[in-house]
Amino acid sequence: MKVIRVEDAVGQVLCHDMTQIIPGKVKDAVFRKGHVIEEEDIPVLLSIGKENIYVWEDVEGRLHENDAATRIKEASMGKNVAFSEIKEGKISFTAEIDGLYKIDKDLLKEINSVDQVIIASIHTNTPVRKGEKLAATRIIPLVIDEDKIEKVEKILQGRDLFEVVPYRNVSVGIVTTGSEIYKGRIKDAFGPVIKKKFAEYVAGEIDQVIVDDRLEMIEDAIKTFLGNGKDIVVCTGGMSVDPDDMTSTAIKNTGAEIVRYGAPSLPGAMFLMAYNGDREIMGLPGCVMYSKRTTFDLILPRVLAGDRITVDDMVSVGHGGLCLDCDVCRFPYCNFGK
Ligand SMILES: Nc1nc2c(c(=O)[nH]1)N[C@H]1C(S)=C(S)[C@@H](COP(=O)(O)OP(=O)(O)OC[C@H]3O[C@@H](n4cnc5c(N)ncnc54)[C@H](O)[C@@H]3O)O[C@H]1N2
Ligand code: MOO
Repeated sequence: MKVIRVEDAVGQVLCHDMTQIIPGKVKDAVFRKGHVIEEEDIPVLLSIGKENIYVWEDVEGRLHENDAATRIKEASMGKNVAFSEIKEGKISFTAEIDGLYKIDKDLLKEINSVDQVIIASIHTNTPVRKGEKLAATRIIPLVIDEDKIEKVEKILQGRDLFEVVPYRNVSVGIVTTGSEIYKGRIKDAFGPVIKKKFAEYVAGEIDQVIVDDRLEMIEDAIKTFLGNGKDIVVCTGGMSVDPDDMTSTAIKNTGAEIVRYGAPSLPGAMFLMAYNGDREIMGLPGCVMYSKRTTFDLILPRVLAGDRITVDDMVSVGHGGLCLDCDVCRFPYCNFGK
């Protein structure tokens, strides 16, 4: 690559996009890579601060930023991810479907540790919609040693860096506990909230029964849903410390495998995660009905994407597990659960 003065550049071919920034108005390439410079371009180039420009000379073992970014893109692409055209040396990745975005954080760090290579991403396990931004890559200099890109390709060989996992079709049973609802003292407000939360991700059949605060009644209702082939059973209320709070014991009494009762995220600390074989049983405390977002919102998209929730998953939500209850909730685009 050779440097020449702009005034001497007529007839030369630009070897990278050239960006004009006018704050609040424009940030775009005024000239694209490959453009042949004409006399009238000279004042424009000077106005964006270019007195000298690079002219491309092919050198063995060195790659142009566009070729390097393209190779990183090819090595890192996972399922259900789309990519943009190259602009100013950058390739962006977007979701091809609604689903759960997953990126291997360790791999990402390994790639970003290769000098002059960057991939920036949103958090792993973020629920995303078709077309939403996921990540972007570029290299830092205009040309890079090819061996750095080969190193990235070697790190990624046979492994997906990121993907969007589709949600599964599920049938759901809601067991709503509470003598006040069972005896008709108040109207159920939990069922509609849970149905709305599922509907954010999947369409599907959701049944509900309302039971009294009695151990056997709750246990039987869970077992009936399981017997009827429900994929997921969600129990609402009765999850904290009152003598009438029976739900966690009733779930245990069904013989379910309890992953964890209690999560380091607020609201939703009294959340319970359990399994009957590969079917989920979740205990939801009263705050899930009342608060904008809770532990349930962190776990639900993962369950729907087919993740088997582990103790490690549950205890890891503590870092970022405090919802700030913002006036305008932007979940999942916030710190909650990250
Ligand atoms: N001393 C303590 N008090 C509380 C604790 C604690 O650890 N120590 N935990 C708190 C947390 S955290 C939560 S969350 C709440 C609620 O826990 P529960 O799951 O036991 O909720 P309930 O007692 O069943 O109900 C609370 C409230 O919500 C109303 N409710 C419940 N279900 C329905 C429904 N289906 N439709 C309409 N309304 C419903 C219920 O009538 C109560 O008013 O406990 C904290 N307290
Ligand atoms: O911790 Mo409760 O289950 O947050 O409101």
